[in-house]
Amino acid sequence: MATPNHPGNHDHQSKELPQVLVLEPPPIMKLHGDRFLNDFQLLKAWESPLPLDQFLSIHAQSVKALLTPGRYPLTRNILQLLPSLQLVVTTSAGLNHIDLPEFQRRGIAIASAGDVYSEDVADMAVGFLIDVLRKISAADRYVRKGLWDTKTEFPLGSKLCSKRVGIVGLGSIGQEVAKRLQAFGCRIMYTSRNKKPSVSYPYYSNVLELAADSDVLIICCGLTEQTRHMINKDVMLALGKEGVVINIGRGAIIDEKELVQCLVQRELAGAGLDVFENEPHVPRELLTMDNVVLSPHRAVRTPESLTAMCEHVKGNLEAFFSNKPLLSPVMNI
Ligand SMILES: O=CC(=O)O
Repeated sequence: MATPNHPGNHDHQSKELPQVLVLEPPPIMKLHGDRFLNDFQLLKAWESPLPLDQFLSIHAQSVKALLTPGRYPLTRNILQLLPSLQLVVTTSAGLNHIDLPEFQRRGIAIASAGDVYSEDVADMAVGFLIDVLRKISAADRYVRKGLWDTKTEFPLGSKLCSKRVGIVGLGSIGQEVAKRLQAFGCRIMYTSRNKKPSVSYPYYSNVLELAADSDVLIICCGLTEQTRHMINKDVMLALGKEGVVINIGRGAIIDEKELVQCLVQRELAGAGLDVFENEPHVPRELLTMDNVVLSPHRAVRTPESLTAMCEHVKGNLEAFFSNKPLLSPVMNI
């Protein structure tokens, strides 16, 4: 039987389904295709031979919902072409690709990844930290290069238990990181927009003071105008020469030039980085540092998290089109 969105559909059948505009396929579609959205009529901008503005103008009056991956910039210009838009479902936890003030002005709702990725991202943050401290990636390179059998001694790593870990942003991801590292015997403290009444970890309103009292900073917050370059040279110097920075948030939360400088000048002991200021560009200096662990913005992605995200996206769209509360509305835009 022909299914909606597949060749062989009858037009009248597709038109009865709620329309969802997709400007660029999110990673979940790359893994799972789009059959999980069979109850919707997907308007796939990237498959159209028309320029984007022409494609959008055809659907401008009817499109109420848009599905988008994290990296696609949803600017005021795009929104102007979509006067009927009421909902954006983004498959990302981060929202820095969205012009939030314009969404607020227009009253467009946003459904985000919510906490679907939080456990996987937290696992990755802990993985980075253990790797940097115990030099796992560096040890792997040492063995593969055949250096074990030589006079080049592999350096000692450093203990995780009892490290003072400063978490920057105690949202869903930050709380998963805290839970894991507490089990490893670390001392957790945090900074966040507001003190969280539900946790007993020491709260710092000031990131500089948090850094001064921490051995490790783990960046778990979103990128906003307030957090851009929040981790600057002063913060890194406060963290100190034995300090480690882990970033699973967004690259631009750290001043990357200053990070590189601190690492080159040994003002920091190491870093674990999943995200960069200008992806996929990675500063050349980092590529040769054994005390730095790198990954290509993959912390959120596991087959399990992407499968869960399919259900989550579907759930948010179904809720919207049946006038029910969204599963993961973004509040306080
Ligand atoms: O980085 C990935 C995301 O924000 O989901």
